[in-house]
Amino acid sequence: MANQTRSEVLLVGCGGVGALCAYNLEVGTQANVTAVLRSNYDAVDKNGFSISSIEHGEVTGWRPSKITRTISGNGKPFDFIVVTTKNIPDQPPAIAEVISPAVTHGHTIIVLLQNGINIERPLFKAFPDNIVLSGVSMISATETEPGKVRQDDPDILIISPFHNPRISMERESAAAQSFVDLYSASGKASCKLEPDVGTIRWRKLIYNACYNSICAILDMDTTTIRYAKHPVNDLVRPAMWEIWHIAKATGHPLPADIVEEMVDIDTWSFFKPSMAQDTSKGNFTEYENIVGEPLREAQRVNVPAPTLTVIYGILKALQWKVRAQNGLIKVPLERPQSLSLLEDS
Ligand SMILES: NC(=O)C1=CN([C@@H]2O[C@H](COP(=O)(O)OP(=O)(O)OC[C@H]3O[C@@H](n4cnc5c(N)ncnc54)[C@H](OP(=O)(O)O)[C@@H]3O)[C@@H](O)[C@H]2O)C=CC1
Ligand SMILES: CC(C)(CO)C(=O)C(=O)O
Repeated sequence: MANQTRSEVLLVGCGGVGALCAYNLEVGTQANVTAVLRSNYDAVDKNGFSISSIEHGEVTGWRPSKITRTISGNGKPFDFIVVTTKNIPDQPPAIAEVISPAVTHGHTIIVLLQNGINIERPLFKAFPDNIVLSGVSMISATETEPGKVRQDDPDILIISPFHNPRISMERESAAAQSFVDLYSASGKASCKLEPDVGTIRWRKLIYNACYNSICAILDMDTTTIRYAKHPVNDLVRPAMWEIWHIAKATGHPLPADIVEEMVDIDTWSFFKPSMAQDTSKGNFTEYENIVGEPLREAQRVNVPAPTLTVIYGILKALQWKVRAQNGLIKVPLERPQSLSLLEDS
């Protein structure tokens, strides 16, 4: 296909998922990808990406059409902005603020290829006339060192529109289909359109709210935790059932066998879920969208979630610790005059 007919894609967040997404889009030859890099910019600028993928094989020295450190407008407007950063609403800057300079109002389609629920809400608020799509991925991707990315599971991506009442469902579905076509053009990944975004996201949450968070807290991978068995029996499975009940009570019933399916869904490749990769690296985690939002939904519909409540409390404390380690919170050396232990800091 001639270059001028390609879609212009801005990809923000070129870690594990982002690098593989950028590569897959460019292999399909229907997209020009401008990739926004941060900590891995120098490594990729010098040597390109090295990708070890079960679908694309061993790739070395690969660079997207364009790499940049900063986000700005394009000569031509961006048709799609694909967001593959971690989604951390409790830690600025907000995603809407980050992508804002590159969004053409009413034109650019924003694809949130991220885990968690209710992630579309700030985007609807910031860009009321732009279509926002959901991307739910199973891929098991890891950036092992700057610019080096490994893919352990097949790239399965489910695209759905997040329905914005200001925009017609027909336009949203057409936009979703156009992204599916773009992503499928490589002939490698499996990408499909599923209209029911709620069910898709709650289904994925059964895995993420439980394996991601418990592996992060325990600093374990999903293979070792299964060998150990009791963390799965005592923590993962009960937490999964809690998500299942919250999903049902909020109008997203899932089949009962989904829990056992999720308990043993990925290959036994000693993969650390993305949240556990973050705690290992001393990074902030996506605990608010992956555990906090489902818990707030549980409170709204009066469903008990004792396991998730404890998991949330631990993850919140770990986030506080990362803030303190990064100097964002100053811990006084002496006991302050007044310190209420009932108020959050
Ligand atoms: N890993 C996986 O297998 C899967 C992950 N997901 C989800 O996909 C999303 C991405 O995960 P993953 O690829 O693992 O994450 P990574 O941490 O590997 O990559 C995130 C990338 O985003 C970059 N980034 C963060 N903020 C900005 C910013 N403001 N501007 C530019 N770049 C930025 C980071 O840069 P820096 O290094 O500087 O922080 C990093 O390169 C998450 O929501 C995750 O939950 C979903 C399915 C599977
Ligand atoms: C399901 C899994 C493990 C990868 O596909 C994931 O979503 C994550 O690591 O966050």
